[in-house]
Amino acid sequence: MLKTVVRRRVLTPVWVNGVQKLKITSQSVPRPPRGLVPPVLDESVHHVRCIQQLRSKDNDIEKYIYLSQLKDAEHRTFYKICLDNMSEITPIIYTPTVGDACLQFSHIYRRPEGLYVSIKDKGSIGKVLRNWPRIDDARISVVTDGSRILGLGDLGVNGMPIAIGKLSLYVAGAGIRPSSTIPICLDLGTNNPKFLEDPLYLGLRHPRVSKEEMTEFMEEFMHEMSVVFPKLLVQFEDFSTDKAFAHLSAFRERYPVFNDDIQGTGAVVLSGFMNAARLSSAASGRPLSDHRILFLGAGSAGVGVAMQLMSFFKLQGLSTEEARRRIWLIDSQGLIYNDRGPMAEHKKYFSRADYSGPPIMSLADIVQHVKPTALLGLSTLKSAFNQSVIELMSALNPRPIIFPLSNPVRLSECEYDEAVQWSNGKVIFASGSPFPSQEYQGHMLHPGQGNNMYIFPGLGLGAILARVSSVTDSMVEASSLGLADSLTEEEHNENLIYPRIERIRDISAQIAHGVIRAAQKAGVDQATYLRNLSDAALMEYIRSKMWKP
Ligand SMILES: O=C([O-])CC(=O)C(=O)O
Ligand SMILES: [Mg+2]
Repeated sequence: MLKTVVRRRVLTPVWVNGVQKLKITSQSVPRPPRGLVPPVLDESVHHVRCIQQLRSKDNDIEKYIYLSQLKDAEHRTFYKICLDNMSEITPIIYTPTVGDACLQFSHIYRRPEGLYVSIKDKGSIGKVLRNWPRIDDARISVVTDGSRILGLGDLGVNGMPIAIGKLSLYVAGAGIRPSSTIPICLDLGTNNPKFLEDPLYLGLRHPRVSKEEMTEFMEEFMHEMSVVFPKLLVQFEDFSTDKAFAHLSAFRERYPVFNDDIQGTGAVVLSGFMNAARLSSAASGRPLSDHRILFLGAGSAGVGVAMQLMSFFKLQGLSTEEARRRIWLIDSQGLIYNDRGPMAEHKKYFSRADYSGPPIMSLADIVQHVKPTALLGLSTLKSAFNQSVIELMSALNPRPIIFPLSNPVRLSECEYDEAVQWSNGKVIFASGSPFPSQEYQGHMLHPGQGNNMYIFPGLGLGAILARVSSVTDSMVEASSLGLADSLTEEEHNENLIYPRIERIRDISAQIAHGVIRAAQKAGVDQATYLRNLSDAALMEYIRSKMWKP
């Protein structure tokens, strides 16, 4: 009789001194009944076959569709090739290509994936949630209402791929079981006229509902989520700024929830900034506490990052007030300062009291006024960091920190090759979406990718394993410190500010470790049996919980 389980040789790519090599390992795999697969179907060869099929597609959206179908048909193969080819595949299943997938979602749609909850379900949301087929397994949900997808604006239910993409990274990057994830798109209407007129649009064909109706809906939704899925962590994603702040503050004390754009982006930038500031201060001789950070963009991500960067200064011994004064924000009306007149609530905290002249509008003029050491972009204003701005930053700083963080690539405030040229190779750079490395005067220079994808898998894993009742600021800060500390000596020697994404599982484990400890300190952990584990035992526990494709 045919054995139903056999051991197979598997080729696994590993990184040795920065070079990818193949390691031969062996693994138990179920064997299908004889005759139902081709005579020679070796798994590791099949992975190579899939990668070849992927590479044969000549545009990225075709690649996205291919990978979606592969995930549906053979999810182990999909996750295996994701993990083995992270830097090639993340730009397809995630930013930037996922942005195009969202824009075209109603046209490229093939099969249902995830859960749709619409305003029509108000009053019976629990019933809809109970239709989910894997209720007991549910551990993590990414929830969007599509109101601000990446930098692309209101995409309504076409925002679903962002929730799907983030959860694929939870599985690949942190080893969350695929069956434990629920992508959720809330359909509260859309104000995007193009979609309202598109006959193929998959969502409700009316404008967004009123604020009151939305608030009632969200109250019911979050309550029912906690009843139907008692072990679920919720990640809010790509809600427009006002909603992002409102929902986070309404629910964060009551349910285990965090906002990826405010807190995840904040944590990833804090982490990269800590490493960038060390490099920059080493060149200028100025103390770390002297950094001055100028933000272009004061939406949920901009203010979220600014809040998180206060920790950087506090870690250097500054008071909260001193830390606040190291940060300047710019919105569409220029530098934000008190005497400018009324402004949105979330901008007030960083509004400057030390300037009272006429509005300063141009970025170059603001740079002259502030004299920042770091310029961060969360504005979705393509090319806002132009040649004169970067030359000015380079004149002010031997190694200027320039982080154009807007997504996707085509909304980036500047491109890496430009920043390298205009700063004569001196720039310390991180962007939200990926850019290729550059050769400059015989040296290879590498951009950082300051994307929340480094943070949320590990933050989520730690929160899930500790069974937290809420996600505290200290847990978010711990995720950031865990990431900053995760660089290997080799990565430091290459002047990287973020680790290589290929090491995402190690990075996520390290982040989860810090997050669990922070949760324990805050007393929000319900898995109290983890408290007694030594650091090494806790690390082993985390690794043992990671699902492997
Ligand atoms: O999804 C990404 O690439 C990062 C992010 O959260 C956003 O831009 O909204
Ligand atoms: Mg986002």
